[in-house]
Amino acid sequence: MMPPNEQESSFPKTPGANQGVTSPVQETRFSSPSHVIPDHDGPSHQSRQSSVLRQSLRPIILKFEELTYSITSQTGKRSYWFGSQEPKPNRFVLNGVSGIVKPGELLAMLGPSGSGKTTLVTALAGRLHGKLSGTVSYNEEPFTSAVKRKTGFVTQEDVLYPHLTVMETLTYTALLRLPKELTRKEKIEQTETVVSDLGLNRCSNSVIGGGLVRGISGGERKRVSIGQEMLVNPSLLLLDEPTSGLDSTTAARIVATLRTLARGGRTVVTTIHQPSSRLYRMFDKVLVLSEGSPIYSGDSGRVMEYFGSIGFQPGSSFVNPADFVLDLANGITSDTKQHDQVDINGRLDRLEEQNSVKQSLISSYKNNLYPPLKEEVSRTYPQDQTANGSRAKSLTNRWPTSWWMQFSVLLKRGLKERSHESFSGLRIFMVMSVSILSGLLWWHSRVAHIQDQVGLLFFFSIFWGFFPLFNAIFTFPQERPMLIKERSSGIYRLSSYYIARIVGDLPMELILPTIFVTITYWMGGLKPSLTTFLLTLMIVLYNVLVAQGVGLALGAILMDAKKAATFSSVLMLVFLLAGGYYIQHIPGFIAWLKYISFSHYFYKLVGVQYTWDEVYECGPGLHCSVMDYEGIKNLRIGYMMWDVLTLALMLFLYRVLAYLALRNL
Ligand SMILES: Nc1ncnc2c1ncn2[C@@H]1O[C@H](COP(=O)(O)OP(=O)(O)OP(=O)(O)O)[C@@H](O)[C@H]1O
Repeated sequence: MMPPNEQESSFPKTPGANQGVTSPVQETRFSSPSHVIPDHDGPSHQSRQSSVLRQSLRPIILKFEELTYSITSQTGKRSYWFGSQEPKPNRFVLNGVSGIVKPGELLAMLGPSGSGKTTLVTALAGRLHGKLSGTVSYNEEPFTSAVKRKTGFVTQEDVLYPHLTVMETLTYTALLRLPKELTRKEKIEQTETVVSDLGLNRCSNSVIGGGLVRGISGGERKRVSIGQEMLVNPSLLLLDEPTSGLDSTTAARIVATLRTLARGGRTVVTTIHQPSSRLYRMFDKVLVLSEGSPIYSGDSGRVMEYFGSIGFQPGSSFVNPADFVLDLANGITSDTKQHDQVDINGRLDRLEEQNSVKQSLISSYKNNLYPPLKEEVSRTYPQDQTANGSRAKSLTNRWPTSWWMQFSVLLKRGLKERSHESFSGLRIFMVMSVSILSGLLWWHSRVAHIQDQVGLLFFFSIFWGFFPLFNAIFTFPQERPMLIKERSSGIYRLSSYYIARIVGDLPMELILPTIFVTITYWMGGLKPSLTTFLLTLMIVLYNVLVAQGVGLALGAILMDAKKAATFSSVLMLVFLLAGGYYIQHIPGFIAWLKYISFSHYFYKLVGVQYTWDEVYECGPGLHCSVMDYEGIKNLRIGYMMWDVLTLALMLFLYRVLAYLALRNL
């Protein structure tokens, strides 16, 4: 077994650590732009860009101590009759995991599938919620917004917009995340560097794809996700399975890039599945997990020596250390393998034997590796020892870009991503066909047939109530993963995102109803006056915005498109029924419903169509004033200003509600 002191003293000798400390800037491609950034504007331009990026780097010492995370197992039995539940046992996903990673180091977390690697890296990225105990610190501080902005986190699942190209995706990220001291041109140059570093040149103009949209390959998607985090010059970079699905050459290239990033003074932690020995050699430190418990934590080059010292030798001398430790983490030793070969059906007690191997490895870790590690973790490291002392600065809690910059980039990105759906032929076809059909059905209706005309106006309110509402309820549930990913990285303010989203949706939300009203109004024979037409159009657009607000609020509160669709169908029906067209004499105890129905206020605005002197046929040879028509009289249309104000209040309140719901995401 390796003596504890040797473990401890091994840190400065770690090649990564040494190089990271002595020359953190020179080796990295980001911090050394002369290697990678095209020389467009001469050396002064380069050195400015380089210095801005260098200054934005803040060395981070990542420490985690005794991390334990448990989940409530789903095996608890439910009583059929009473629904009472037996107490569910807790299952440990992480069990006493500790470690320290310093700037300049690349730590790889290894372990079989389900051993807790993703959970651990998510906890280190400050994104694990639930029963997590133990401590994680970043330069002796907890996870703050400042740390969040200097942390890059590449998750196992790629969260990317499917209709943007690779170059667009990375450029928007650069514009949003790189410091405002860099010009737009410099940010784009940085994007080009990352594209070429990750070998994405060939597909840089291809769309990402996803779902039904065919786009770049899974490996390329993964590289785009890594690129997004690399771009921002993170001080702490955490990655979950960055090489899964990649060929060995690309995987080696990515790990080499990670190593280079680490050498530039960054702290890099990655989980990895089955690395080849070529990849394994690039890691400075490894942490091996077996069912959530650590069995090794330390220098990657000492793995074989350590396991040899506690009695576990590989079967042959040419074994990949990663394969060897993964076998051990599964409880499989060279002896077990030999037994397996002798008895092809496996031994009955094989599982027990594997469990006892795991237990023995866990207790060896606790006795031999944990004490020196604990001591190393509990030591305080002054910041100026962690990296180039002269420039070690505290983490600043600043947004990378201004509110307007965030707003304009998010607006452009949103318009680009959604242009296909906004101007989708299907949507336009639907609106056009309904408008022409309704125009034909109400072809040149007359005031004399008041019921028909009021019916047409009510149809406007139904169609332009339901349609925008149902479109809007999908907005935030669909955006949720992206919003969580980007907000967790502290890229932009929620307000800039929210306003950009609402403003971006406006053109299409307003163009379609304008086309609809223009066609149906004139075909349907409504009042042939330009002023009345424009007033009616404005009322419809107003209705659309309120209905959209209801949809946004429901989507944001429920965050589930299916639930929101069901709920809004019920709500919309109630609003329509209480609106005043179908039922003129609603019983008093439920009449209040109409006051919360936006359709009611919309419908009241039919008043703009008629004047007191207009008449309709109320019987054979009889003419009555339209204002005495039951469907209009009960509406009390004389208080239009109040109706406009009430709708304005609704328009505002529903949007505020949606915003508040998003804040709790
Ligand atoms: N929220 C959760 N609900 C249920 N099970 C969970 C939850 N989080 C983690 N687990 C369980 O914890 C264990 C560890 O999961 P984790 O994803 O961290 O493993 P992993 O080592 O990353 O696996 P893989 O390599 O397959 O991605 C798994 O058995 C997983 O099913």
